[in-house]
Amino acid sequence: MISVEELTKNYGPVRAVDNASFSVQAGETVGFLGPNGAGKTTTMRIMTGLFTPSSGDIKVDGYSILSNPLEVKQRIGYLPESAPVYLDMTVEGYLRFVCEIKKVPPRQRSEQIDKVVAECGLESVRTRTARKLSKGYRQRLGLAQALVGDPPVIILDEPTVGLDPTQTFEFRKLIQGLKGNRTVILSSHILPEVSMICDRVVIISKGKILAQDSPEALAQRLQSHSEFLLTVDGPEQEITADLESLQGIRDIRTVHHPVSGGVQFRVVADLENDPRDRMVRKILEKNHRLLELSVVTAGLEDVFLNLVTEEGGAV
Ligand SMILES: Nc1ncnc2c1ncn2[C@@H]1O[C@H](COP(=O)(O)OP(=O)(O)OP(=O)(O)O)[C@@H](O)[C@H]1O
Repeated sequence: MISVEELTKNYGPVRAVDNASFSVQAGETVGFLGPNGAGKTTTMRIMTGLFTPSSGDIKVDGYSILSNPLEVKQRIGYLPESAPVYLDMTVEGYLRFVCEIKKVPPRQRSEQIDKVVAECGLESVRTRTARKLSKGYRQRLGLAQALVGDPPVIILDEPTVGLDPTQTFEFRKLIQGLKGNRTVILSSHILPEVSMICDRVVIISKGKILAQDSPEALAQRLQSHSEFLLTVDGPEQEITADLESLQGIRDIRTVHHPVSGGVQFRVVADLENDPRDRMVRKILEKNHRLLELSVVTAGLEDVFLNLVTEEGGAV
């Protein structure tokens, strides 16, 4: 549905986007993740036709932003970083205005407004002026204007910035509700947000695309070792020595002594040499009781930090 092709954008001497390529399938929700100044907003503004690229292209539904900008714009609903809301208009009046500028046929306007009002949970504030809305509701109104005209692609630039925790929770639920027949790109520097909402993540730093995959696959792919938690009812030093004797074990540390008994160990092992069955056998051989064995998985946070702090860490 969206294909970003060798995109570069320079602002004078500053290269904000550097030969970036990635694609988004129809119906996907993709998180565009990167630290401040990474080039997210610039990429999104080019996608929506607000800026022109220095080189490269973006295609939406097969249409090029360079040669068919109107076709592209008709297919995109955009919520910029600060919601483009006229404060003196009522919710309904503003949405009617958006219908006009998006050229929704007059006979379909009331139905369109009802639809986006319901989808964004704005029924209770329909006749209120935007100035009197909370930040959370203003953001909902911003989302509603992006949905007017039923565009197949929705682009959201840092949509939860500035919202309080309850508003953020509610707004994320709304975004999750968009999934399915729409293609959604949302930029964020908040890792849990992206792993919670998105099917796939595109990581950008200093204008370059560093990785793109599902949150789980990225975490797995970039893991350099495996890690386990073992709780065993038995003597701490003997068990440590026994586990250390196994091939592929890099490090063993006692984590704590749980009140329920036993000792909890954190075991780090080579990724390609799964030690689980050998650890279990060793413990049972010595007639100790194995109380628990679990895998510690690396979160997206580790992956992200590894990538953006390592120069040239593309995968
Ligand atoms: N209009 C502009 N003129 C000059 N430089 C700009 C302009 N807009 C952005 N930049 C620079 O381009 C780089 C990328 O900025 P951009 O806003 O695209 O990043 P971002 O990932 O969206 O960051 P943020 O989350 O802070 O908005 C930054 O170095 C920024 O300072």
